[in-house]
Amino acid sequence: MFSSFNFEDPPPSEVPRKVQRKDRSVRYLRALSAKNQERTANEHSSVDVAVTQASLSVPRPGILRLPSSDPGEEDPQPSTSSIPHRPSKWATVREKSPQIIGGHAKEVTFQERHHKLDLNKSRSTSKNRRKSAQNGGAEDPGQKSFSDVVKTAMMLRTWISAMEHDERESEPDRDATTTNAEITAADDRSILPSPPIFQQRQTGFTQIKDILTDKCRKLYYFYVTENSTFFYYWTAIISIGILYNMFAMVIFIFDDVHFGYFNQWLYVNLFFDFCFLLDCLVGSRMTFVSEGNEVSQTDKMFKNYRQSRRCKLDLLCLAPADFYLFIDTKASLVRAIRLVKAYRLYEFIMLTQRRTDFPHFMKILFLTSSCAILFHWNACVYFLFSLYQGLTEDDPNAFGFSYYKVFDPRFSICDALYDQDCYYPEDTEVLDIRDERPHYMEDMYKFWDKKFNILQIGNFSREYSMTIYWSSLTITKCGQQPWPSKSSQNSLEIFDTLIGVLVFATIIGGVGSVVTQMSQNVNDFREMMDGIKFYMKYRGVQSAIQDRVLNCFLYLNSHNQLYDEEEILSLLPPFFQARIAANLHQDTLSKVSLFYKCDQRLLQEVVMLVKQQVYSPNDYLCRKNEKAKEMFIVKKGLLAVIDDDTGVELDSLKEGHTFGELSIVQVKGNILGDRRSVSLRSVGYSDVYVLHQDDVTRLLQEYPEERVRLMENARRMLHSRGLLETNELGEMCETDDGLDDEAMLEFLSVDEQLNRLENIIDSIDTDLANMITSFSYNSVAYKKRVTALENIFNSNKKRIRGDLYNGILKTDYDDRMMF
Ligand SMILES: Nc1ncnc2c1ncn2[C@@H]1O[C@@H]2COP(=O)(O)O[C@H]2[C@H]1O
Repeated sequence: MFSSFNFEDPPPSEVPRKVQRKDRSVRYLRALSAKNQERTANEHSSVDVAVTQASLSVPRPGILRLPSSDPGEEDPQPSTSSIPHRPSKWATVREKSPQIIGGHAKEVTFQERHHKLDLNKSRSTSKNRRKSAQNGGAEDPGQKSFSDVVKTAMMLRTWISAMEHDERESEPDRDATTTNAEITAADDRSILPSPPIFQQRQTGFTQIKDILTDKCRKLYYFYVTENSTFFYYWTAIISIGILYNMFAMVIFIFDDVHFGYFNQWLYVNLFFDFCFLLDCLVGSRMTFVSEGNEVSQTDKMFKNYRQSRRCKLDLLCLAPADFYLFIDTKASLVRAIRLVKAYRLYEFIMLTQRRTDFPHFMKILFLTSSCAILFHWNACVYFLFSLYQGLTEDDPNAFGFSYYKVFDPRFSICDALYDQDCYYPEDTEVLDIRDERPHYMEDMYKFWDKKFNILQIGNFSREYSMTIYWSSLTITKCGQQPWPSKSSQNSLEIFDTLIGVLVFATIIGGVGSVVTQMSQNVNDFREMMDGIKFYMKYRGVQSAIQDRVLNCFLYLNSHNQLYDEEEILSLLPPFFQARIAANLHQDTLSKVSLFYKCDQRLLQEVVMLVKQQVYSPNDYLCRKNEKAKEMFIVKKGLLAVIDDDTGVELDSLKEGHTFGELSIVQVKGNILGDRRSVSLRSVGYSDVYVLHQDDVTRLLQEYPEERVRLMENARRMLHSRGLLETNELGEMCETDDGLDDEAMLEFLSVDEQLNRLENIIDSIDTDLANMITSFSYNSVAYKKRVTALENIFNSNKKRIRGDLYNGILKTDYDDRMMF
């Protein structure tokens, strides 16, 4: 009989929360298994079932307990789960297949490699059972055939699959802090089945259904963060929609455009309106920060959006103003309502500036775009005004638009290079445009007659080119326009001038500041260079050295290395400084043998101590026998290892190489002492990261255990290179970290030093106490002895005196006076 199911838990750290939630069915099974075990224990059912351990394919890795063929065999891992569960399909299954409940358990893993073994085992178990039956053993009433158990197992497998599938579909409450990526990863892990033992054949329909369900679930819980790439590109699409509206809604005042493209305009409008509608959805799924946490819960995001100003603007933007176009098709300006979404354009500009590597270029692009839109709107306003005033056909001096002012372009057909007739004898004197222009034009016509082709352009081109020309000249206050002669014309001119002054001043100011910023670096560099040049000249530095200094300076500037990296990094919170430093150096440093098996926390702090240095061609990083105080990591460039004694180049060090690592710790017994073994020279310009011994020493005070490990590593490295003093047997000498007491103190932190002092004082205290105790003990003992002697003396005083007088007792001096 099946007694229990037990799915082994994966280690907690590896179990995603979602998976745990999803495993309700499994937990339920565990609970059941616990119950069943209890029941089994009570009933002591000895019903045995032919074991088949094959073919239970559960859609997650785990261990399933199947009935043991051996009733006496103990369950190695009794189920202990007591998680509450809902009575569900399992109960039904249990009722339907009572023969499999109860009995002793046997553990099998659901791995294919066990499959064969288990089958063999089951076969042998069946044989045994048959044998025992032949031997007269009464067959258990609950015993079923092999095929029965397989069928039951199949049924269970299908049931478990269904349960998991249901759970996935119903998607329990989601954690607010779970991100999209996490969901996907967790889902993938939880959905991925363990290698199936029974090949489950899914129909195409089921597969499509599964995929669709998964997609729908992801869509339902979809959310965006302000800094995500998706949000950026989506904002770009919305911004295009806004720009399109800004441009198109005014251009439809031109008849040619209106009659030619009205329907297309409506379709494009519909498309962008749909985008704006979707943007409301995106807005309602935007995460926000509350009490320092990023909230990504669907209902909270929606509530936040509903209460925001963004929502109001979005809804206002969607006002169906376009319906008015059914009444008046010329009222294209009704779409001005869509401009309330201009805040999204601003967001796009901000996001772009945050992301771009060319901030100055982007600034200028945005400014010129604003100029273009301003000119465009102004041109349309001017044309509307002209329409309102009435278009003139032949008045060149009219304030408003006149077709007379714009000719179709004419192209000469004669060869201007060789044909003398192709030159119109231009009058170099300044013409009085009002009086002489008609004659001048007449002359020109005569001269060019039959010498040109006319390019016929449409009305719209003539209208737009003339109006945009007027607009740009007026806004930039260049003038050269027919002057206004009516109050309305004056008003337009004044209005335009005001706009021009304000907006154009802003734009020009913006461009100015961009240009200033762009040239600031150059100016700073020039200033520095001049200062250095002046100093070297003033102090009379050799010209060769001057050249080297200036070349190095130019190199640093061209490689953007004149910035003080520490100063830039100091603007960041320490956490990010550490992350950046770790990103730059941790990989390299973790490969250094000296840091072998070192605590990662120490390494994380060590990377923060790394500093950058640049060396010019032929500069020495270190010379042989000089005191070694730092280790190096080559970031860029090539270094030559030179033996100064012979002048031979021994080796070269390239990008990523580390050297001199033993200089950052002082090892007792180092044959070289703290001296460099070779010289290192920079071949060209080299960027090198440096780690100073003092910094590391200070840091190691906080990590006494790591210090010991570092010392051990260093000793081993020195030993392998034959640079460590050894005993007669060639073994490393035992050492107390390679340091005498005084040197040792240097490595200790203040706390450690205090502890050390405390210990010393304690031991002195103990010694003193011992001495006092022994002194008191001895003094009592001596007192007793003296008293005993006195007593002896007193009792024998007469005899002693007699002996003294008789000369029997002799002393060195005369003690007779004592008596
Ligand atoms: N032949 C060599 N090839 C490459 N590197 C070397 C060679 N000899 C020494 N070094 C490294 O160059 C470093 C120079 O300073 P150190 O003697 O402190 O430690 C030395 C080694 O790390």
